[in-house]
Amino acid sequence: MEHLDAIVIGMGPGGEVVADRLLAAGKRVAVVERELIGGECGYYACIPSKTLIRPPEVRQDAVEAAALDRPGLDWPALRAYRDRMIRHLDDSEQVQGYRDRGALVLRGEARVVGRDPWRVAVDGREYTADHVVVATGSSAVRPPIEGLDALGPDRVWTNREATTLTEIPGRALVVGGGAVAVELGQFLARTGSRVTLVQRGDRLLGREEPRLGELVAEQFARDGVTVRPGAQVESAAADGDGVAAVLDSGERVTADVLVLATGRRPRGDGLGLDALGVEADRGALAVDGHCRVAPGLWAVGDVTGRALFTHVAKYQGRLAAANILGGDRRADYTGVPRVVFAHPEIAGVGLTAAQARERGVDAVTAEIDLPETLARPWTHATDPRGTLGVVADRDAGVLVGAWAIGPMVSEWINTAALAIRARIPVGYLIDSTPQFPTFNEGYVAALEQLGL
Ligand SMILES: Cc1cc2nc3c(=O)[nH]c(=O)nc-3n(C[C@H](O)[C@H](O)[C@H](O)COP(=O)(O)OP(=O)(O)OC[C@H]3O[C@@H](n4cnc5c(N)ncnc54)[C@H](O)[C@@H]3O)c2cc1C
Ligand SMILES: NC(=O)c1ccc[n+]([C@@H]2O[C@H](COP(=O)([O-])OP(=O)(O)OC[C@H]3O[C@@H](n4cnc5c(N)ncnc54)[C@H](O)[C@@H]3O)[C@@H](O)[C@H]2O)c1
Repeated sequence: MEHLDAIVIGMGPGGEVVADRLLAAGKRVAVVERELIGGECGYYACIPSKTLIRPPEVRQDAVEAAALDRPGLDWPALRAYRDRMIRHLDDSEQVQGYRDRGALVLRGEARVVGRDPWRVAVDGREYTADHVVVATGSSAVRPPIEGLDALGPDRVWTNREATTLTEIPGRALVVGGGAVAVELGQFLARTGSRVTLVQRGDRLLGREEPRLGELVAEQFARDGVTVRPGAQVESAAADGDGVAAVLDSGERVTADVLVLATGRRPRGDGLGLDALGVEADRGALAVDGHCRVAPGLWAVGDVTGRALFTHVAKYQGRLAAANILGGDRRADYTGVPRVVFAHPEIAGVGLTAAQARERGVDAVTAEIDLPETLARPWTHATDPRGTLGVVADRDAGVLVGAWAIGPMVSEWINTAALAIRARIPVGYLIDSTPQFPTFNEGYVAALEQLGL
């Protein structure tokens, strides 16, 4: 039986970072992947969705900038570029790349079949290792909608069918109100689909500051998306080539496709770990601050159930690799930005005001309208919109949360992320000199309003 320094199970962004670092340190590493090296992110999530969103975004920017006409959208050309970005669902170059760097590349479903030492079975063969890293990601949740399972993937899409779509559906019923629903719902609406979004909670992006949900709903109204908050789909059935859904209110909605955007379930069960004394909690493997599950067993990425983002998977990957190599790095999630790549972009970081108060923080908040306060929105667009909110700890004099909707927020939210993580005093932030004219100038204006 072959013995390795480490076996990495699942080669999405989290697994890749661990494997890359251990290989660079000269370790003997096996990587196991049952589908495609690059994971959900590379083929069915972040990369295709951001690639698809970009042309409608540029088109809208052109419409909103002075003196430009509305550019046309060539769907077959966009589809072809998306296919190139997802490597035509072919990872042979990635497989070869890992082999060239000395990795043992195992294609297939891994199961953990023993411990002391850890033993992993793939395709009928077993391997032992000093360290096993579980990086198996998450799957789309299928809510209990009557009749759903009788409908095939041509009528019911998860993120997989949605991000690899070949035609824009005439009508789409999007179920959910999180990042996936907002990004995909707006993309479909802006490429010509008539979109109805059914959301269980009372507002979009329910984990963010409530005000942000209101502003997103206003944007969706401008995009012509029909939003049904506080509603659920009870049943779905075939209707011609499409689907007819009945909501709990009794309303009937027909569409060409029903798009599930109802959350993700970590893939920590089904690996055989429960038989070895390691239980998953609703699919999630609990990790300590070092990303360790048990001695010699590590987990990174969505499977940990902690902030399901690629940047978190990569961060945990860097930590786990450092710790396997003898380091002592502990995770700190206080400044993790949460970006929704809608147009305009949406972001939150740190705590909402309510979360801060629940933790006993004397929270003080401010909100600024970006066009009322700054020059940059007006050099960017003729009828600009955008809002920045900040949440500070009055006693400590530091920022504990921030949220924004506006152009390029995905970039400038990092100013707040760093300030929150490093507990940079608000007075120091106010004394900084963000360049003119930028959206970053908004922080000085918002923080001054706190009156700390
Ligand atoms: C539509 C959509 C858009 C998104 N956009 C963004 C974004 O813009 N930015 C962002 O930060 N996050 C985004 N996310 C979230 C992001 O995709 C995940 O957080 C990220 O993919 C997690 O990486 P991971 O390495 O944990 O797992 P994954 O990317 O899920 O990879 C896990 C891999 O493990 C493999 N695997 C599973 N079980 C086994 C097994 N038993 N044996 C062998 N292999 C196995 C799988 O085949 C897969 O390749 C998006 C998600 C969705 C659904
Ligand atoms: N830009 C990004 O970084 C990005 C983009 C997409 C996804 N992601 C990540 O992927 C993960 C999954 O995203 P998501 O949007 O699928 O999940 P989510 O958990 O963020 O949101 C799920 C939404 O679906 C709603 N919902 C659940 N069941 C429902 C039902 N039966 N009927 C109606 N509504 C229902 C919930 O109320 C919630 O609004 C998230 O953790 C997210 O952070 C990140």
